[in-house]
Amino acid sequence: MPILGCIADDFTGATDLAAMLVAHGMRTVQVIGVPQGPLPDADAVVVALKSRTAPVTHAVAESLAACDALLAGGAKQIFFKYCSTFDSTDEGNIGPVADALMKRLQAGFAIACPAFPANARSIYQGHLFVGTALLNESGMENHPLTPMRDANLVRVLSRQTEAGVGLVPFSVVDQGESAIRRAFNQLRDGGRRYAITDAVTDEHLHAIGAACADHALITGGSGIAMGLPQNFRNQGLLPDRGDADSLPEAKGAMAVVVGSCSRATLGQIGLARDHVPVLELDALATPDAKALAQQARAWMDGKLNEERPVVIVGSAAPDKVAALQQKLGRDAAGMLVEHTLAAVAAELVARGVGRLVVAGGETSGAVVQALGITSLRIGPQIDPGVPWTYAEPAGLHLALKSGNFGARDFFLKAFQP
Ligand SMILES: Nc1ncnc2c1ncn2[C@@H]1O[C@H](COP(=O)(O)OP(=O)(O)O)[C@@H](O)[C@H]1O
Ligand SMILES: O=C(O)[C@@H](O)C(=O)COP(=O)(O)O
Repeated sequence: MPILGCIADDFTGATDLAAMLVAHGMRTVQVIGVPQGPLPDADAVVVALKSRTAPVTHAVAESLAACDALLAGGAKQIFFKYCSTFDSTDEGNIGPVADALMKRLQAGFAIACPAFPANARSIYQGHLFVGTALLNESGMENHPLTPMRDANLVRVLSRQTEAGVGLVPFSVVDQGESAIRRAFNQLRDGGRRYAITDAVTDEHLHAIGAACADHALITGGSGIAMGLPQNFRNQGLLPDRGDADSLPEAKGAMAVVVGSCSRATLGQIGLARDHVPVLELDALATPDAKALAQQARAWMDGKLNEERPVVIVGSAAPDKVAALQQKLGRDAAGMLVEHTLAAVAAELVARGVGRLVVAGGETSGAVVQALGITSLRIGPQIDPGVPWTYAEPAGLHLALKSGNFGARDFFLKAFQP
């Protein structure tokens, strides 16, 4: 019976969170979509939704259904996982989903903390930084679906909810758990329902996590999850676990499918070009998913093997993305590339690919759905936030890489023994 029930707004985010929980001693299973039957046997269950950019009403309904399934399965605390770069629009979906979960859980108050220092996301005075850059100067201002043009999270979340949003600043967080708890109480007494919590180190995240032990709802990135398992151990709900990340032996040909247009991913494609076969599809020249998938099929002939990966890319630089969006509209442009890459992934697996990396959250959602995957067992991490997983029923080793994550050599490193 799971102790912690998690709802993730995209598939890469779900594996990121699951990897964090596994690394801190919770047996964790990621399920795709709202669970219909009994929950898997695990300490934590992460329900992966594709709700980050869905219409608000759809995102809220799916998240509530996931919450109900997790509560019915015994979860004692609910975690709403969104992106460490707070990916959303002014219409949502972070605020509306958090509001709905808060109401369903009668929580009254919750933190909002996307900080993830291991991946260089920190929050200071309510402002989100990616490395040394403010969020709105980090490349995220060019995200194809959720451009982030304001780094002040109090302001960003306030535009998405009627509820009051406050700040627990660095000076308080740095004092530790008791000071943080007091700040929560003051904000709650002052009528605030959310607290953006500053955090620049893992120690801050552990302290915030400890201060949230009795919260019905936690919202944030995977970083904040690092402090939660200890709460359950303190409560006698979680035994000490040994190795929680073993997977069956990996075999089959290797491939990478890329739909993320983030700076990090564009850099990873650049490095891969010098080492392995890379196909860059041009969605602007051929705005037709079937024709693009056909180009990929023809290209992959004779190239798939177990020695090195092939890389098939739908992504493009910001000017080309903008041109395609102008031509088709933002959502249709995204769907075109997602449909193409989902078909490409299905073809790769049909041709014997047994180790597949997918880059991009929305892209991963499309691929996982096309492959009919229902659950992922979480294995060892390749880089922070990106584990190998074993996908069932496909029996495939799959890594879902957040666009922003991974070192420059990620597409090579992932396949090194
Ligand atoms: N060449 C392109 N033109 C327009 N949109 C694109 C292009 N390549 C990819 N996209 C879309 O951009 C979005 C990237 O989002 P996602 O896969 O979540 O990546 P990230 O993890 O970087 O957020 C997807 O919807 C994808 O289909
Ligand atoms: O929190 C994060 O940064 C990731 O877990 C995440 O949500 C990834 O989203 P994408 O960048 O869309 O892959």
